[in-house]
Amino acid sequence: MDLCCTGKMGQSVAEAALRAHVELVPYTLCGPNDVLTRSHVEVGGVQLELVPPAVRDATVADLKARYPNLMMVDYTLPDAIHSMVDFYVAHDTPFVMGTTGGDRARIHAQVEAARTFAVIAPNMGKQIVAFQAMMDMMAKSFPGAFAGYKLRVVESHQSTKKDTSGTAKAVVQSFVEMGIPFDVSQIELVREPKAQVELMKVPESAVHTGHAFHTYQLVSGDGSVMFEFQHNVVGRTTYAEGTVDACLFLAARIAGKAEQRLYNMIDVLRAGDMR
Ligand SMILES: NC(=O)C1=CN([C@@H]2O[C@H](COP(=O)(O)OP(=O)(O)OC[C@H]3O[C@@H](n4cnc5c(N)ncnc54)[C@H](OP(=O)(O)O)[C@@H]3O)[C@@H](O)[C@H]2O)C=CC1
Ligand SMILES: O=C(O)C1=N[C@H](C(=O)O)C[C@H](O)C1
Repeated sequence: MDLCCTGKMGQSVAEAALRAHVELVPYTLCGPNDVLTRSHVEVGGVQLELVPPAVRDATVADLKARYPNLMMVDYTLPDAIHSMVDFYVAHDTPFVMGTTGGDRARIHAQVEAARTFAVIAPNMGKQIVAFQAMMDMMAKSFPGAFAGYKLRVVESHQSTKKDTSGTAKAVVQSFVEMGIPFDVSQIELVREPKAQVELMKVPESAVHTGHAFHTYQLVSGDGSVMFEFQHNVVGRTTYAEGTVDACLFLAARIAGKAEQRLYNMIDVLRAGDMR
């Protein structure tokens, strides 16, 4: 497995891969400025050589020859997502992508058309994936069940996160199908540390290091009925463990020459492949 290991999720997935005894290829893609200050990152005692965008095409061609089962894991940034997908597709490299943002429909269409093996999902945490699947099933079984209700969505993340939560956007889609008119631009973003601690009850230790506190509140038109769904995650471990599950799932599909090439995390969960 090769990763984009310079960021918070990349590091965490690399640690989870080592815990699961998955072989880490000793290279990691990085952003253009990273190599100005260092040449390697270390994960669990393993030195990974940084590969900046300027040399990534030549490097991946070499790595594919040396590691025929190479799979790449992408936790870059919304600004980079389309160029990263172009890269995996151009090299026909199987990939697991947790990065949020971009034009998701365009990405799915591109990967489907190229027939590159991939798992792409805005959330890799097992129980959150199950929650997403449950909301999706509810929407499919009972479309319009919440017609007349008002929806409020609030999500808090570390202040370095610039985009709106991809998970929240995906969940909102199910509520829209249940009859609530709502645009993702109405999702309320909390990025100020003071509000995170005082209003969202985020532990101070997780304000900067990484957290994802989501609340979805649905209130009936006359205000007499209220539903609230909440998932609050401190740290990165749940996503990192799920990412390793996705890699093992994808490796099995490749080995079995599966006809389906593009998957999401609900597929991984349904297959019973989340630990
Ligand atoms: N699916 C899921 O379960 C989860 C998804 N995420 C998503 O993952 C993404 C990353 O999150 P997080 O790790 O917290 O962010 P970080 O900012 O910590 O890490 C992003 C890393 O990507 C690097 N990078 C940027 N551009 C490129 C490029 N072209 N090639 C290679 N590397 C690049 C950055 O390098 P530099 O600093 O040099 O720019 C940085 O090290 C976000 O979209 C987030 O929403 C996060 C958690 C869970
Ligand atoms: O950036 C994060 O931290 C997270 N990003 C994903 C998202 O945008 O939904 C998943 C989780 O919320 C953590």
